[in-house]
Amino acid sequence: MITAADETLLRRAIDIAAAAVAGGDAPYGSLLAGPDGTVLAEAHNTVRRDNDISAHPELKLARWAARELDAETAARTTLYTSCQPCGMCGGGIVRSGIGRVVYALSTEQLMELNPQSGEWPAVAQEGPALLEEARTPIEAYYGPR
Ligand SMILES: Nc1nc2[nH]cnc2c(=O)[nH]1
Repeated sequence: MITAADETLLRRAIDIAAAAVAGGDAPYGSLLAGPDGTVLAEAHNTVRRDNDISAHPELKLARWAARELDAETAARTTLYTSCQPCGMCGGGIVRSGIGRVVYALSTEQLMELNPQSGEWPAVAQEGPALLEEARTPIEAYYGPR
């Protein structure tokens, strides 16, 4: 559920995205807030400026949270972001321990505006032989189930 306080912080994330565009960067903005709504950190997309495909604001904030917050604190934070995080950022968010994500535009809605956003050229292998081979190093590290 989205509260009025969530909407205020989501508007701030959208303002960050608008400021990014005004500054010549891509139109994505995010912020990380504590449980009382205090803004802990803000970021925008600097992919082009930094020539770095990982310079999405959501991933920057996930890295910040993992570095600066203990796990209990991270779990009580909310990431507000102008667009739904992509797969790359989603993984980083899970690993950071951030507890909640609130976004404005969904990936589906974003793709209507920019069809290049969110397409993954991935194909899964289907045979059982490779499955066993792929499990071997994972089990060697984590132990068998
Ligand atoms: N959510 C989100 N989607 C994107 N698609 C391309 N760049 C971005 C970004 O920085 N954030």
